[in-house]
Amino acid sequence: MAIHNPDLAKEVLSNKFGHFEKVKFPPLSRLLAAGLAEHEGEKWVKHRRILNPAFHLEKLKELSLMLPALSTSCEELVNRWTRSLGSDGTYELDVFPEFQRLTGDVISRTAFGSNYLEGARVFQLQSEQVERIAGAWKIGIPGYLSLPTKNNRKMHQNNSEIESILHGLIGKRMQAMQEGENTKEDLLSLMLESNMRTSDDNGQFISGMTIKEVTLILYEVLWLYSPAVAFFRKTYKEIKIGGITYPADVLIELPLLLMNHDPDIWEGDVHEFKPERFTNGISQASKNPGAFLPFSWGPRICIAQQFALLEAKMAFCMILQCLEFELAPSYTHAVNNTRLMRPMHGAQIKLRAI
Ligand code: HEM
Repeated sequence: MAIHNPDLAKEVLSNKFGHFEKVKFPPLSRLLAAGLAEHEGEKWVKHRRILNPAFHLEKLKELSLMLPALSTSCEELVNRWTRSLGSDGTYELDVFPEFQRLTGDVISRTAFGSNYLEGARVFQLQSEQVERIAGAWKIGIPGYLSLPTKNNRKMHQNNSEIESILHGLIGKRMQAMQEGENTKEDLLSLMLESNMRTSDDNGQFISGMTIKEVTLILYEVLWLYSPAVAFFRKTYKEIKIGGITYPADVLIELPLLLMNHDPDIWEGDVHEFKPERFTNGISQASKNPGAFLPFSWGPRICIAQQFALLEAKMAFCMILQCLEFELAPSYTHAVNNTRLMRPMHGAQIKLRAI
């Protein structure tokens, strides 16, 4: 059953009384180290409480390592691109894998601090897992992921390596904390500490663009090409939504992408890239003030939304300080929206030094 009214979608997403649960794909959970996003009930409450302090915006800004770590990763990217510029001052590249790499790099530095290289290996393996799973998923045969194919065996091997690196990292850090070392400079330490307890930038210019304009562009991208294409929930108990009573075990789809392109919900042209639609704030861009849901809504809203926006703003600003870009002639505009939105044929751009 698809529900595409934003108010009803938010009613589903904000229900705290156990009427809905996330839809589970057990073979996938076995291959992608299960985390907060998969947990339910008491286990979810406990884990969310442990993780929350690490993702507070104030904490993110406060951490002595966080902003320098973000900036180091972005600087490395800009330097690598700048070094690649040819004699004509231009360089053509696919930025999709570049940004995937940047994201893994930033999380490894901010989450694992001095154990950055081990963290980076985890994210490298996780991205490989996602690619392999997406490939196996396309085959669409029930139980296929459990067959001992070469790809499936490699996925199990990767998952074991990920779990073993993470257990090793946590063990080492716990020991350092117990020995009184000051380790409070990364997300992992904050989470472990939290676990122990519980057991305007407008007007600043970057290359002719204000940070406010950068923010409008990020909102527009999150809206027009929302990374989460849809949210899925299953009714756990009978529940009435929008005057209709649903029994238990009904699969509910909240088609975010469809909602974002509905002219009855949004102001202006719903298919064009027009960041200025957000000039007067998120609530003014839509006819329904609460329709902007790229990070979901309610108790299971993305825990890292501030972290992700901070990272994207910093990367965008640092790139724009040194380089300008345009779409490369080889770019073909097509999206692949199997579960997560991504460019189907890459995102080729042509860079130029400024
Ligand atoms: C632009 C970047 C991002 C977008 C658009 C995004 C979007 C989302 C959405 C839509 C959900 C809810 C899914 C659902 O309810 O079915 C979610 C959950 C989650 N996200 Fe993100 N996310 C982003 C970046 C990140 C990053 C960088 C991290 C980790 C560092 C992260 C960690 C999580 C976690 C742990 C959850 C599960 C929360 C829970 O169930 O309590 N996200 N994200």
